[in-house]
Amino acid sequence: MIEVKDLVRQFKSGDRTIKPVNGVSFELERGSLASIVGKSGSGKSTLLSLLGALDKPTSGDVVVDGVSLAGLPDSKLTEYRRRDIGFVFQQFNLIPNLSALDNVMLPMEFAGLRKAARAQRARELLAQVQLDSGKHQRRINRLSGGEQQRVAIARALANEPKLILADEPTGNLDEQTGEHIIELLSSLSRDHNTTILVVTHDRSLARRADRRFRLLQGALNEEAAARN
Ligand SMILES: Nc1ncnc2c1ncn2[C@@H]1O[C@H](COP(=O)(O)OP(=O)(O)OP(=O)(O)O)[C@@H](O)[C@H]1O
Repeated sequence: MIEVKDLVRQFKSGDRTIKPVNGVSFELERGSLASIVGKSGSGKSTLLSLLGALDKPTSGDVVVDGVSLAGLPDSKLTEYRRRDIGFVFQQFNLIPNLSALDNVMLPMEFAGLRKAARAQRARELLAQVQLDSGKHQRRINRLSGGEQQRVAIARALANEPKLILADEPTGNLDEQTGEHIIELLSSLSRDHNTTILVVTHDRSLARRADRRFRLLQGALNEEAAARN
C-alpha cells in the first residue's frame, strides 16, 4: 500500500516560488493501475520523482507498506529506489549496446542473485512481456520501439518492486503498439500484484486505469474510473 500524505514540492524560479505539487494526498492499493494526466508543466514528473525518491519533498511524506520515506537516510533511500521501485520512461532508458537479456539482468545484481538465476529470471520476464525468445540476445539498438519498451517493463519488474512508476510509457510508440503496452501494464499489475502509476497524455491508457487522477494547479483530483 502506497500512502501519499500532504506532499509539497516547491521550486524557486528567480524571485518567484512555484509549487507544482501543493498538498497532494492519495492512497493506492497493491496491484492497482493508476493514471495521472495533466497539462505540460503541471508537475506530473515532479510527483513521480518524489514517489521514486529521485527527489525530496519540501514537506509531506510518502509511506510505502508502513515505511516513511521522510524518515529514511540517503543510503536507505537508494536501497528503496533499487529494490522497491521499477521505472519505465518514454525514452526507455536501456543500455543500447547490451542485449535485452543483459538489460533485464542488470538490476538483479544489486539484489545479489547468482548469474544463472538472474539469466533464468530475465528470460521468464522477457517471455511474460512477450518478447520473442529469438530476440533475447539481440542488442537493444536493434529492437523496435515497442520491443524496447517491453524490455524496459521486464527490467522494471526484475526485483518484484512494490511500485512501478511509468512516465509516458506509450509516448514514443504508434497507436497499436501503445495499445499492446497498455494491455501489458494492465495485466502485469494484476499478475504481479504490483502497483503501477503511469503519467500519460494517452487518453486510452488513462481510461484503462483502475484509478484516474488529474493534476491541476498543484492539486491532484480523482476522476471516476472504470477498467474495461
Ligand atoms: N529542478 C527544478 N527546478 C526548478 N523548477 C522545476 C524543476 N523541475 C521542474 N520544475 C518546474 O516545475 C513545473 C512542473 O514540471 P514537471 O516536469 O513536473 O511537469 P510535467 O507535468 O511533468 O510536464 P510535461 O508533461 O511537459 O513533462 C514546471 O514549471 C517546471 O519548469
